[in-house]
Amino acid sequence: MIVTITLNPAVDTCYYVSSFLLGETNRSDQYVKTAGGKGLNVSKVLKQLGADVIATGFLGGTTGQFIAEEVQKKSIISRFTQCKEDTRNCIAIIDQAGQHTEMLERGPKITEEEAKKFFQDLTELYKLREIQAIVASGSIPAGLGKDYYCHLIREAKFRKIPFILDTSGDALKEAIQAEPYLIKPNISEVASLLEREIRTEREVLLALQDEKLRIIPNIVISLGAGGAMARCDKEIYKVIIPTIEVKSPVGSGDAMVAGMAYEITKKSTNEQVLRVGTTCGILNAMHVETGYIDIEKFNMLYKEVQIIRLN
Ligand SMILES: Nc1ncnc2c1ncn2[C@@H]1O[C@H](COP(=O)(O)OP(=O)(O)OP(=O)(O)O)[C@@H](O)[C@H]1O
Ligand SMILES: O=P(O)(O)OC[C@@]1(O)O[C@H](CO)[C@@H](O)[C@@H]1O
Repeated sequence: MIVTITLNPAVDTCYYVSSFLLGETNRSDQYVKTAGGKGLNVSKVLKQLGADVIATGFLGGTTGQFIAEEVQKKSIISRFTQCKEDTRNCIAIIDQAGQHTEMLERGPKITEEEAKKFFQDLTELYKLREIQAIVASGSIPAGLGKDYYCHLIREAKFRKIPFILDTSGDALKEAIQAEPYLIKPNISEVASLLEREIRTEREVLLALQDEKLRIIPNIVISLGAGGAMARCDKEIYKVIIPTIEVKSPVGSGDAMVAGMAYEITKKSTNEQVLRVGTTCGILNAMHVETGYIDIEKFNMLYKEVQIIRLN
């Protein structure tokens, strides 16, 4: 069983426009609304891969209700903790050139009681199920504290459960102190973590081997259409991907995390973990819906992903 944690889920609305003009009135004839938030996208992809998954986190208000219903429609088992304030809305705008702009709400404020209840609910799960991995993704809502992931990581480490983390900003900066099993920042997230510009392949390589990140066993830096680079213990890998027709890359990082988590629970090789994760990321970018992969195209794309060991 894989447990996903989405502390800050979102109703994701993706608007399609011919061109997006800042400071102008933009109209859209086509939009797609999905139950999102990084951990929920991970859950959806895990489900499509055939993994046993339980989605957890906070849900509140009518937006929370919308997500709960969508999760149920997809037959994903969930144990969400209720919060008083409404779950947030997030917006993505994609123009004809494929350029995308996002507007992310901060989300609800979680009370102390709700935070305690979440921890109790998670502890219940630990008792009831055999958990092979925990995947925590996304921002931390107000009220929880920047170090909230640290508590969750330490608890998982105590129970010898690999903790896979995909977050950004201060939440990531704090969380690395607790040594998660794997982190998957994108290039701007790792640049902000290391407080320096990272652009070239050499700079990505140096980031993977940075002293500050040495305590993290596995780091995968995703590079969007540029593939990824990774360090698994001391081994460094470059992931080369095919060119595809992109519909929406929103949630590709989450799909990648789902594929990697699934392979980690199967104790697969580093190469296989990276290849399956990358294939899922690409498949997500080929669809408008976040957290959707066309499983029928999996084998074809899987063969086109190249994993090169650099040392
Ligand atoms: N435009 C694209 N073309 C092909 N593959 C892509 C594209 N964008 C993303 N991918 C695949 O998905 C993986 C993760 O993408 P990306 O680096 O954009 O993650 P991210 O920034 O964390 O995304 P998000 O936060 O929206 O989930 C990439 O390593 C790549 O394999
Ligand atoms: O604010 P966070 O939690 O960092 O990111 C939220 C979000 O942008 O991430 C997902 C795509 O990865 C979307 O479903 C969602 O709207």
